[in-house]
Amino acid sequence: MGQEEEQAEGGRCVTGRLAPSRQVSSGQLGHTGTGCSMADPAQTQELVYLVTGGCGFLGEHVVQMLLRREPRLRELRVFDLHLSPWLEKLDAGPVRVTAIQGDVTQAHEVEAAVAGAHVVIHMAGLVDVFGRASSETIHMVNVEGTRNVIEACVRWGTRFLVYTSSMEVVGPNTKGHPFYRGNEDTPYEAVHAHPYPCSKALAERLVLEANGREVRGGLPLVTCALRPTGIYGEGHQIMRDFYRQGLRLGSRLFRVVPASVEHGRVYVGNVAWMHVLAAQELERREGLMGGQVYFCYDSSPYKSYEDFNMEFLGPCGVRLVGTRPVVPSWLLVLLAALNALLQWLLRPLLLYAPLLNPYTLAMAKTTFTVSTTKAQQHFGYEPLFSWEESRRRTIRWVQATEG
Ligand SMILES: NC(=O)c1ccc[n+]([C@@H]2O[C@H](COP(=O)([O-])OP(=O)(O)OC[C@H]3O[C@@H](n4cnc5c(N)ncnc54)[C@H](O)[C@@H]3O)[C@@H](O)[C@H]2O)c1
Ligand SMILES: CC(C)[C@@H](O)CC[C@@H](C)[C@H]1CC[C@H]2[C@@H]3[C@H](O)C=C4C[C@@H](O)CC[C@]4(C)[C@H]3CC[C@]12C
Repeated sequence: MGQEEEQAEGGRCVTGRLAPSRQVSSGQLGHTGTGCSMADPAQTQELVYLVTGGCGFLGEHVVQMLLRREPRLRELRVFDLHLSPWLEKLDAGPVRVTAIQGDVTQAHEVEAAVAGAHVVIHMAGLVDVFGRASSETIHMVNVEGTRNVIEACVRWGTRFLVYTSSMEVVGPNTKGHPFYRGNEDTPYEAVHAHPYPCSKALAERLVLEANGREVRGGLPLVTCALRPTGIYGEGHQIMRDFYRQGLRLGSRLFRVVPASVEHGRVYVGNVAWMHVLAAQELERREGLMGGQVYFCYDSSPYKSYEDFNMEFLGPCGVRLVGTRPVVPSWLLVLLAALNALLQWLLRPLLLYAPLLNPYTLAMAKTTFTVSTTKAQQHFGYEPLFSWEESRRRTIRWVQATEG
C-alpha cells in the first residue's frame, strides 16, 4: 500500500472492511471460473474503483456489473453508510473487495476511501421524495457529499469521476410542463422547489464544473453525469411497496392517473451497465465525454407509472381497477395535501410518509420521457438487457419477494 494510502488509511473509517482473512478471492471460494466471466488473465488487473452508495438498489447492480465486466479491476471499494450482508457473499474472483462503512458528509471518511482509487462512481445519496428526511439533510448528503467526493479526487489524484444524477435535474418542473421524448439538448424550463431535485441539480452542476480541474499529479479531473429515468428491477423498494399495497387491497390497485401520461423507465441492469461503460470510456474519450451529461434509458416501453408497474404486478396476480382514474383529480389533490398536512402534524410523534403527496402526484401526472443517442454516439452505450429480459427478471424478483 503506497504512503498516501497509509496516511489516508489512518483516517479511514473502515469499520466494515473485510479483514485479509475475509477478502473475497477465487481461492477461498473454490472458484471454478464458471459463475461469472472472470478477469481475463491476459488483462493486467491494476485498477482500483470506488463505488459510493454501493449497497443501495442501483449500487448492488453496479458492484456486480463491475466484477463481471471490468477485467482490469484489482480492488473494488464499496463505500456506504449502511453496509449490506450480501457483500460477504460476493463472487469476486481474484478481485479484492473492500467494504467501507462511511458517510459522504464526512470529508475525512471520503478522502480515506478515495485515496489510491483510479475511478470513482458516486451514487451515494438520499433518494427521498416522501418527506422522510429534512431538506437540510438531503442537501448535506446529496450536495455537500458530492462536494467532498470531488475535493477528495482533486486532493488524492483520482482522475475519473462518474456521477449518478437523475432525470429530475431536468423535470418535471414546478409548472408541470411535459417533457416528451426529449434529449440532453431539448429546451425545458428546469425549475424545482422540492429538496430532492434541487439537490441533484446542484450536485450535478458541481460535478460538471469540476471537469478539467487539476488533481494531485498535475493532470485534469475528468467527470460526467448520468441521468437515469425511473429505475426499476430487482431490489426496487417502491415496486415492492405497490405490490404489497395491491395484496392488501385484495390483489387490486386503483388507477388514479390517466393512462395517457407517459413515464420513462429504465431497467437497473442497463443503468449499471451504462455506469461501467462510461467509467471505462471516460479515460479513452476524455475530450469528448468530460463535463457531459447523458440520459440513461433503454427499450422499456413508455407508459403511465401505474400501467408500467402492472407489467410486473399483473403476472403476480394483481389487477389495476379502472380504465380511467377512479377518483376525480380534485379529490386526489385534496388527499395528497391532507397527507402532507398529516405528515407535518405527526412528525413529532412518528414518521408518516405515504406514496401519495403533492410532489409524487405532480410527478405521476406529468409526462416525462426521453429519446436520445448521445450516450451511444459518445461511448457506444447500448442496453445490455432487452425489455423482455428486464421484464422477466423483474417479475421473478417480485414473485420472490412475497414468497
Ligand atoms: N431509483 C431511481 O429511480 C433513480 C433514478 C435516477 C437516479 N437515481 C440516483 O441513483 C443513486 C442511487 O439511488 P438508489 O435508487 O440506488 O437509492 P438507494 O437509496 O437504494 O441507494 C443509495 C445508497 O446511498 C447510501 N447513502 C445514503 N446516504 C449516505 C451517506 N451520507 N453516506 C454514504 N452513503 C449514503 C444508502 O445507504 C444507499 O445504500 C442516487 O444518487 C439517486 O439519486 C435513482
Ligand atoms: C400515489 C399515486 C399518485 C402513484 O402513482 C404515485 C407514484 C409515485 C410514487 C412515483 C411516480 C414517479 C416516480 C418518480 C420517477 O420515477 C422518477 C424518480 C427520479 C429518481 O431520481 C428517484 C425516484 C423518482 C423520484 C420516482 C419516485 C416515485 C414516483 C414519484
